[in-house]
Amino acid sequence: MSTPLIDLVNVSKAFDKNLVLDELNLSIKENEFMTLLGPSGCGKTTTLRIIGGFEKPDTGTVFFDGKDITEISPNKRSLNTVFQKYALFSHMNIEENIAFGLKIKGKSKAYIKDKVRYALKLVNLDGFEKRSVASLSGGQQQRIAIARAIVNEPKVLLLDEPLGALDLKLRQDMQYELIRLKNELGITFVYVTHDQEEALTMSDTVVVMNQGYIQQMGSPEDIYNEPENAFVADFIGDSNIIDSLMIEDKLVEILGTRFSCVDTGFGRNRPVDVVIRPEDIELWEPGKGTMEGTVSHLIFKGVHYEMEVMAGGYEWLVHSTNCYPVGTKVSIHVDPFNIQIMKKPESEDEEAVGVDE
Ligand SMILES: Nc1ncnc2c1ncn2[C@@H]1O[C@H](COP(=O)(O)OP(=O)(O)OP(=O)(O)O)[C@@H](O)[C@H]1O
Repeated sequence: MSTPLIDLVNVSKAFDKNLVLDELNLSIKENEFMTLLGPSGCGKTTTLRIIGGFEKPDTGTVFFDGKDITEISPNKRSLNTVFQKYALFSHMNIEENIAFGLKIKGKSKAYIKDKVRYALKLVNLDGFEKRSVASLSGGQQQRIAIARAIVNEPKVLLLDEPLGALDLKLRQDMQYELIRLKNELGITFVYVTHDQEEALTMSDTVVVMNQGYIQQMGSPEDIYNEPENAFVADFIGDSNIIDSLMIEDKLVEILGTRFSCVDTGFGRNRPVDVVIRPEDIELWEPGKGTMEGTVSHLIFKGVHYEMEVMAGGYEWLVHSTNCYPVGTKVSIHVDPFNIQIMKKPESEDEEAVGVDE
């Protein structure tokens, strides 16, 4: 196996006795688009700041290209960071903003001019050299912040919620731009967000964090289709997460012979979480599915309808392109292959119970 470009080994960090990262291990490959995803306060930014050198771990080691850089200052690391707040210098024009780092490094005027033009082209703002910061929109300012970072030709770009301040449409446009940019530059991106859709759209690898621990790490498809625990299932997309004991008899019916643990009393001896995505629930005519129910809520979401169906003592979240008005009698059907069964966590390193062949 090749050496990872960045390697965090047993990294712990506490602020005022509040343990934020607990023996975190994380390897980032060269040219990878890795996203740290998790709820507010889970330790994403702290991890990024430790990689960038803005924060020192209490214990543990940070390796870059196999070398220990734990004690190396941020400006001596081959990394650049883009923050949510663009932090552009308002008294400088765009060219001066982008050139700032290169001037400090003592690069020649011709070199700087060339690099600034190249960086502006990459972020689709050719010819913006003489514009003032105040004349740019939020999205344009963020692109300048990115240009200012990439002009230094870092091996790694660290991005801390860079699109967080933009409106939805602009954010989506910028997501595609960032993917294009990363592919053109051929460098490593480490991206922090609490927006699961953003993480799934952009990343090669998503790291789902909670309370300083990595809950799951994998491709967007793995994280979405094979969540390892109820936290991940709940955080990534909408889910029905049901305690097996609530629907024990129905569970056997739905799963049939596929999940023999239930038949052998696994559900009774050791409760499990049953996770079903709302788009995997089909609504059939009454009497034809597994559980009879009634539509209790209906919202139009643009591409689909979101419904809640009261059935078997549980309110099921269902997505469908068909509209079933409130009060409609329906029968729920779920393909057993779309059901995830997970042990309830006993400790941090609990695993999913595999029901896949
Ligand atoms: N410099 C600091 N001093 C004290 N506490 C801090 C400091 N930096 C972070 N923390 C605390 O550490 C915890 C993790 O913060 P961190 O910023 O890493 O989380 P996050 O996952 O990035 O959250 P958010 O999405 O809200 O930025 C939080 O409880 C935060 O208050």
